[in-house]
Amino acid sequence: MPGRTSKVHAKGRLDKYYHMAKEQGYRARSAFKLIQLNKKYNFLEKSKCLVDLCAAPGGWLQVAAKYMPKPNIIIGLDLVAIKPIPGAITHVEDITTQKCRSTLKKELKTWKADVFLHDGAPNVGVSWIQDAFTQSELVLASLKLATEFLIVGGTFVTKVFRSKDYNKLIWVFNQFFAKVEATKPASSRNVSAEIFVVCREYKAPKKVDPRLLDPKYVFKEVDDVADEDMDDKKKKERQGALLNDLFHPEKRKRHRTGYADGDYTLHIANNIADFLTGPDFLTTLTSSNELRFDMDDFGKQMAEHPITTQEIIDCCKDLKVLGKKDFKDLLKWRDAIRLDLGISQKKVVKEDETPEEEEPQDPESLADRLDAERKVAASRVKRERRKARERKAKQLIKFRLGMGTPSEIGLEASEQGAMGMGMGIMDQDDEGLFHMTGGTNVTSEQAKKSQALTAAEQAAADLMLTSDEDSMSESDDHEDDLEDYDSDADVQRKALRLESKLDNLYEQFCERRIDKDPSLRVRKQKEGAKAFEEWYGIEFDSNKRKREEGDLGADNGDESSDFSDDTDSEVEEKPTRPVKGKKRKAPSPEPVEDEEKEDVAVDPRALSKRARVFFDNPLFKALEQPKPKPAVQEAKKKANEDLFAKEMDGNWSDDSDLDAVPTRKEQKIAKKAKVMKDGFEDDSEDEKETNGFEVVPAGLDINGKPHDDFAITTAEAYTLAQKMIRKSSKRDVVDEGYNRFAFNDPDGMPDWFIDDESRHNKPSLPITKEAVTIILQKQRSLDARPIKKVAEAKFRKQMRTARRFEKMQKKAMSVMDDDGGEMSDKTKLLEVAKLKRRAKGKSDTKKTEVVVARGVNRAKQGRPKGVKGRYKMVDPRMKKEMRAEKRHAKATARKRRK
Ligand SMILES: C[S@@+](CC[C@H](N)C(=O)[O-])C[C@H]1O[C@@H](n2cnc3c(N)ncnc32)[C@H](O)[C@@H]1O
Repeated sequence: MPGRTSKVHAKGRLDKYYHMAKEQGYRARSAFKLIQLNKKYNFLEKSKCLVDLCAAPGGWLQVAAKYMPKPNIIIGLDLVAIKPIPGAITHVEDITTQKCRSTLKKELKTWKADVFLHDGAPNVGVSWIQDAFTQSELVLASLKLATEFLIVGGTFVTKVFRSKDYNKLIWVFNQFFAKVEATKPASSRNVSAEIFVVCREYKAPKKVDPRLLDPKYVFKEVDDVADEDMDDKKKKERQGALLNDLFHPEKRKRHRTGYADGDYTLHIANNIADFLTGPDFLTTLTSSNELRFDMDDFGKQMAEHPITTQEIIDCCKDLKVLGKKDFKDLLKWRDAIRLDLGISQKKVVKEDETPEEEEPQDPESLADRLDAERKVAASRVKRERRKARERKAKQLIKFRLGMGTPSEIGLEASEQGAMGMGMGIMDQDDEGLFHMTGGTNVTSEQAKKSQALTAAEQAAADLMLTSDEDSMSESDDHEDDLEDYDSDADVQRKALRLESKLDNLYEQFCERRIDKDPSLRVRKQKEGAKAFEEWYGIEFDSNKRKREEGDLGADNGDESSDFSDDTDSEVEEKPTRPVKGKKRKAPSPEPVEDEEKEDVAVDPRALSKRARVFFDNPLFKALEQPKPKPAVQEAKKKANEDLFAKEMDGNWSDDSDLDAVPTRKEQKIAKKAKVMKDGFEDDSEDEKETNGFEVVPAGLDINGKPHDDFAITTAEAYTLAQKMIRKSSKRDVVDEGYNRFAFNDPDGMPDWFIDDESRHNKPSLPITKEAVTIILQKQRSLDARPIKKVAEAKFRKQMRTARRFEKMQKKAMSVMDDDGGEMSDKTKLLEVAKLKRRAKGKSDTKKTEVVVARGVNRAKQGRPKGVKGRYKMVDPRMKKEMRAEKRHAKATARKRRK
């Protein structure tokens, strides 16, 4: 059954408790709720007799049978039959009936139960009789049984739902039990409103006030007053509420006075006459399950009345399934019948005399009209708000895409701009470019752009706020107007779409800025961005970017302000951005402009993603470094001249201007002060370059790649990691984590057993072929690498050789520069060749080969056969003696050392 499967999955039923229940043979996952409750309160181990109300399919009964000491009595009751459970007696009973009470009495005889359990929930939608009860009423019914059959000091465990009845129930429990505690076991789903109340130490009062167990009394609303005590206003209100119940069943509040005394368990059938002629026809309509035509002659007449259609008769048979239209038809039919019978006419005559006593002729049409008017007004306001939001967002989008003028963004921008350059934005920026130029040198274009951007970001923020506020206020305004939900959903969907559009634009904005700033990009690559890319591939580019942006934000406060502080404009940010290394100088407006122009000319975003990845290669970094341009130098010179002129004139506008551009000396002093304060030196790019060391940031290895603390080194881990990537398989992994290996209780076990278990009683994790191949490849590539010590030795050797060659070069130079002319050219060459040989580590002294004069060589004159280079002919005796001598010398030396 596909429908059933999807329902099961949609509710997330197949969670770990479901699997655990299956594994451990429990009939329902709810068994773990009782296990967990018992773990906390230990009531099962102490009890001999237990009654489980609403016990099907029997999960709790199984737990009780397992945990209770034997011999015991376990009785389970439910509306549906329970498959036999060893050690438990089960009956099909409705716990709200008298018959159930008798059955229980028969079973228990003179016994009293130690524990009463109740995990009932109304079987919604099964049949009208089961629907008639709410959870709270079931709870009260179970308590009623418990009070009768529970032993003094006994325990009552019940499930309740968090509703307005909750506190009332708790109050009632407190009347019967010394200890009442509400708890939610871990196995109870968080999405469920259920909560379990464990009531201990039953007081067993001699006399029980029946009202304490009467739902009509316990759940009585404070304003539920007897009909006869109601004034006209109250009556009308009540009629309104009843109408609301009829037309909005989804928001129905209970009006319990509609039920007959003590008859709350039954299917309520009323006479049609009550509805047609009774004073409280609305109550009759809302509280009845059926309106019967066969109760008296009047009813039978009405059934045959020409105005009565078959549809009306059918509607009256089951009022609980009727919709709004059916109720309207019923009310109209009632009016028509009343007119025909002359009942209404009489009242109309009365109406003219005393309009105050008027019976609402057509209350539902009045309510409809009011409803409709309210809806029209509300939707008009909503539409206007939505349009305004969309207009604003469109302007913002246009501006972001460079299609609009800043003035379009909002008047606020121009107003802010008009406030003057020396204020607002510039004041936020201590070492700002604007201060340096005294505010007057900033081009109006830049200023506009900066303010417009600020305004744009402000507008975005406003937009979000208003949409939030709106949605909140709307939801407040129309909390009770369910008809409006469609349009609300529309608005929310649109707001979400806009939000995601804005997010995209913001992402693009950040990307463009990263692309514009080569130093930022270079640094990011140093921080191991490349490693990520290699690992995740091109497809993950956008994710990677996001992550990097996040990382940057987290690592560097200045950086983060660059990206997260929306109020900073692009123009302002240039000077505040921490440009590392030599570029960290007080910037001037012109270079910024130049850079921007250049960016416009060659837009890196024009490249495809693949191309961008390619150009991210460090080889291209050098090309990307902006070179100082003559125009920039000109601008700097000009700025300096301005500064000088100002200084000479004593024309500084204020002190902050002086602070804005710290001199080199000031920077040094500030740095020293920082070092003294912090106790360590700032490891900025400046320092790195001047010291000649490259400081590898924490978290990166010597190659600039991030340390991999969570390296996947086994095929199991790889398979697991692969599963964790997908949401569906991830859930399976989590659920599979709870298996028979998860809860091995080692208490009371011998050490050898625990030891053995820990070694062998492990789940064997599945591994995929692919994972094994990958891990093998990884292992092979690791094996192929030289070990660290060998690499170091090789490096040392290379260094030594390099040093020797350096020395040799120096000596060779001095030999060749032999100005005294003592050496001939040939000698010089020989000398240099000797030096070269030495540098290569070859010794000059030639080896003399010892040749034994025996065999073909005996008494041979001249060079023996097969011998090249120096040689010495020796007789065999001599060679042996020489070796013996050496051995002897070695031995004596060893002895002496000892
Ligand atoms: C959540 S199940 C109980 C599960 C049970 N505790 C277990 O572990 O297997 C709720 C049960 O309440 C029963 N129920 C609902 N109304 C009832 C009533 N008036 N009398 C008896 N049982 C009722 C339903 O038939 C249903 O089987």
